[in-house]
Amino acid sequence: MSFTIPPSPPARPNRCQLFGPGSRPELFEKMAASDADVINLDLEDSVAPDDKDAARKNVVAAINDVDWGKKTLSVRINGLDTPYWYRDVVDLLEGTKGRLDAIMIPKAGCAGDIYAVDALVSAVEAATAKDKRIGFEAIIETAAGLAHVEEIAAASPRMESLHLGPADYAAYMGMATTHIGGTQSNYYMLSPKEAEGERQVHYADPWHYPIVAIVAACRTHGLLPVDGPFGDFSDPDGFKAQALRSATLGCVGKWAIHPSQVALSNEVFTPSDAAVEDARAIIAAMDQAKAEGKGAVTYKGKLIDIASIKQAEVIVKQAEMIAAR
Ligand SMILES: CC(=O)SCCNC(=O)CCNC(=O)[C@H](O)C(C)(C)COP(=O)(O)OP(=O)(O)OC[C@H]1O[C@@H](n2cnc3c(N)ncnc32)[C@H](O)[C@@H]1OP(=O)(O)O
Ligand SMILES: O=CC(=O)O
Ligand SMILES: [Mg+2]
Repeated sequence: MSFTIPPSPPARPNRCQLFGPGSRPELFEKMAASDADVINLDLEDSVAPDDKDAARKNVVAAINDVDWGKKTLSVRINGLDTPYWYRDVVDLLEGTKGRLDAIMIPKAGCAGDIYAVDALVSAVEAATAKDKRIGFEAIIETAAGLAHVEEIAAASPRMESLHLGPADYAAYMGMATTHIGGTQSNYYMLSPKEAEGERQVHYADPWHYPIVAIVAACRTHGLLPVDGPFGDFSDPDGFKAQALRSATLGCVGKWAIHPSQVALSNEVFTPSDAAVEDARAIIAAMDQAKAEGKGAVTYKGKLIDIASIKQAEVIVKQAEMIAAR
């Protein structure tokens, strides 16, 4: 272990974040009634430019009037390269009465972007004598965002989570696709030419690198790593496969852009009873090993050692936190 102990991320469930456009207020009650842990009311890319003012008013009213239960409530503001974002921040903070938990900052490109929003939020909080500190979520979805992911993670004590935005990421990286997340049909390898039989196609994961970079930055700075949207909501199997890959790499949750994706995300990011039971058994086996003065033992035919305790604790802690919410 380094002499620097990494901070813990916020201890709240973040298995699914359900998005809805601020310009569709008829969805808000349905979002509040969903099983998503986090709600993101959107003022950015799902809202047309002519609807920005109306969407902002809808969102402020909904934050005050809808019963959001125990959900984490967040609003995605417009990007810092637009004329909308400062009014988003000011109206959200001046117009709401304490229910808003977080602001999501899209297209974060460097620590300075987070600093700019922090300065404005801090000024409005001070001027309005707010006693609740708004948290920040930031989306990594540009080339600059990926290049500066660690400084973004460390940019403010308000930072709570980082998210992959595969749609904008693909655009900013110049990727040859118009799909939002998931398997890409042209991103594959073939089995070796010299192998026997017909050559097999193996689809690789084009989101692997940014997800790993986001997870590493988050785990270093005590934030929650979250996988972003999967656009084809008619493909539950594709959604689940993407979510399983992200969970395997360390993400704690994923966005839903349609209500049909909420249960899928909750299922993938909630440790199964079997996984928790196995994790507890590993911890017990290691306790016994320790009592016998051993650092490594065999469990179900496989090596486990002191690192296995830490792996197992990730699963047990996640399950306990979800059960306690
Ligand atoms: C790349 C990014 O930035 S992603 C993040 C920003 N994007 C978004 O926020 C988009 C969120 N999603 C949506 O706007 C919509 O789900 C769409 C446009 C994809 C599809 O909308 P619809 O055509 O209305 O979906 P559909 O007809 O399948 O809806 C089925 C039911 O779910 C409801 N519903 C649809 N979307 C949502 C939602 N996001 N939250 C809650 N309920 C919803 C509908 O109102 C409908 O309810 P009903 O059965 O009571 O009538
Ligand atoms: O904002 C999300 C994205 O995929 O872009
Ligand atoms: Mg985006």
